[in-house]
Amino acid sequence: MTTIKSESSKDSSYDRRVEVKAFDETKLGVKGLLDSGITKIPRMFHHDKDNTEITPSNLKFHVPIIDLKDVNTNLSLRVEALDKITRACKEWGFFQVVNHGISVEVLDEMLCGIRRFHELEDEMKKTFYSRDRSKKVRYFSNGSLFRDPAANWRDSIAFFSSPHPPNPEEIPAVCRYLSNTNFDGLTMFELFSEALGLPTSYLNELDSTEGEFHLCHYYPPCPEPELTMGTSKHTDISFMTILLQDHIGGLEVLHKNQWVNVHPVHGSLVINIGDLLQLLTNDMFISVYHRVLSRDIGPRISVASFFTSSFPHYASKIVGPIKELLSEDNPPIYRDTTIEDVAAHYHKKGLDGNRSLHPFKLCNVTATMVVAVDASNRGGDEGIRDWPFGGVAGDLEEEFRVLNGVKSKEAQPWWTWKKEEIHVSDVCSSGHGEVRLQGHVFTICRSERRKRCGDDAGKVFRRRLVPPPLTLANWVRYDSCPWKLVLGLREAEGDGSGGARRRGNGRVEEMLGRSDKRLPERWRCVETNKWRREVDEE
Ligand SMILES: O=C(O)CCC(=O)C(=O)O
Ligand SMILES: [Fe+2]
Repeated sequence: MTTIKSESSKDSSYDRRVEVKAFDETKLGVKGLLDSGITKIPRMFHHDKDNTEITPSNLKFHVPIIDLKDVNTNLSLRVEALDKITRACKEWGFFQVVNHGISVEVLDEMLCGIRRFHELEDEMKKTFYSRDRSKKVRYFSNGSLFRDPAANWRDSIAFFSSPHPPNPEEIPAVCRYLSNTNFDGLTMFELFSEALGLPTSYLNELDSTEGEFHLCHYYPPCPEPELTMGTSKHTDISFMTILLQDHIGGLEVLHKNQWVNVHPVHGSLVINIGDLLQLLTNDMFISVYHRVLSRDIGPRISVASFFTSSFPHYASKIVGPIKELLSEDNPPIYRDTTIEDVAAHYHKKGLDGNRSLHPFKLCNVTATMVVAVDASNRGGDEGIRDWPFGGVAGDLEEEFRVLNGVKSKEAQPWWTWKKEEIHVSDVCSSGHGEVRLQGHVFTICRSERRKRCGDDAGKVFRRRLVPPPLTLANWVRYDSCPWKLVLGLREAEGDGSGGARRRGNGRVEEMLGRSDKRLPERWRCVETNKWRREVDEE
């Protein structure tokens, strides 16, 4: 078996896949690494600096804490709680609840059970190790280990608990207790329904909300916490997540573009809105990014209960914006889809920090990016081999040439082309002009800066491929690479709904407005659904 290097290896022979595979084959997770006595963390756990950056916790903001005492028996307390829940779901997507009906002793015992499991003898624990998502009980380290740009300092054990729980004997004896303790999703969904102005039972009657799945995390203390993450930035795919965390801390939620600490409150539960509820509520309730910092203390234990179901009967159910919430002023933002499709996209992309609802948006906020890469200054095909996306997109190449008034024969062999989907609002909302793609950060250089980027490769590009009127092309510089890239945006087709289309165009124009360019008409009407399918199938 390959040994996992604990030194950060900077050599070019480093093969991440080999390291990840060797780690996975130990079946002992991050705790196993720590038990082996390492003092430096393996390179596969190293995150980009901007992921791990700790901003001083913003004291201005506090995640709302909502008291649920007597909400089922006292109307004025219910109204008060509902008002707070509505605001929290719309503004934070996260809140904590106290007096929720589960005793502190029960919660503490859940946390102890998870700790006992992760601290079982190696041989016993290994028998539960699996990456097979269909298993009702399994232990693993990093759900999308082979796909994520960097691994997290965390191990987990997962259980399905509803609608088809495992037989008790399938659950490790040390934490069997957990299987009998389901969080009260019904009450929360009732409160959410009322907060949305819907009949109390509305969300519970959508049987798609019925499934419950526990992910129980163990975050060992980390010898180099500044290099890695406990859980990287993500949103949850669920309708709702109920989270129990211990006293160690480290959970942060992104609020008004700042990371805010979710302070542990003994006996409380953290509630957060997941992507599927954001979709159902047509963005009235928001599913927000959160992350867990890695610490040199611990272990930290948490139990995340996701209300959603991947069982075929539920997974194939259609989900879409709730019709009762829609109006002329609030047209649907998402198309109808299935839980299965949303889940497939979520799992395919892994914990890459990108939002998982983008492909399901109706309005034209998803754009296809055409990237032209000039590898000429690298000599030979060296550059193309290293190109992070690989491959050539022939039809786009032709399209791009047409747009640029370049005849096919003028194309140079050192140009390679690739399409990627990006979300226009990511570009709009990013004050720093950065686009994040597959873990790489691209800096947008607007036209003024283009001159400053000028070197030989840039000149070739301008002469051959950017005659006017390709004014909307944004220059992009891949930070640590000498290649020059050009980014062009084409809107994805909506469903034809006027409101959606207006909103989409507004966003693109807003972005283009930043460099005083207008979107050429032909870029609005190109048929991109075909590309969308290709991108999805890749
Ligand atoms: O461990 C935590 O506090 C958060 C875990 C989490 O966000 C998740 O499992 O989705
Ligand atoms: Fe989460």
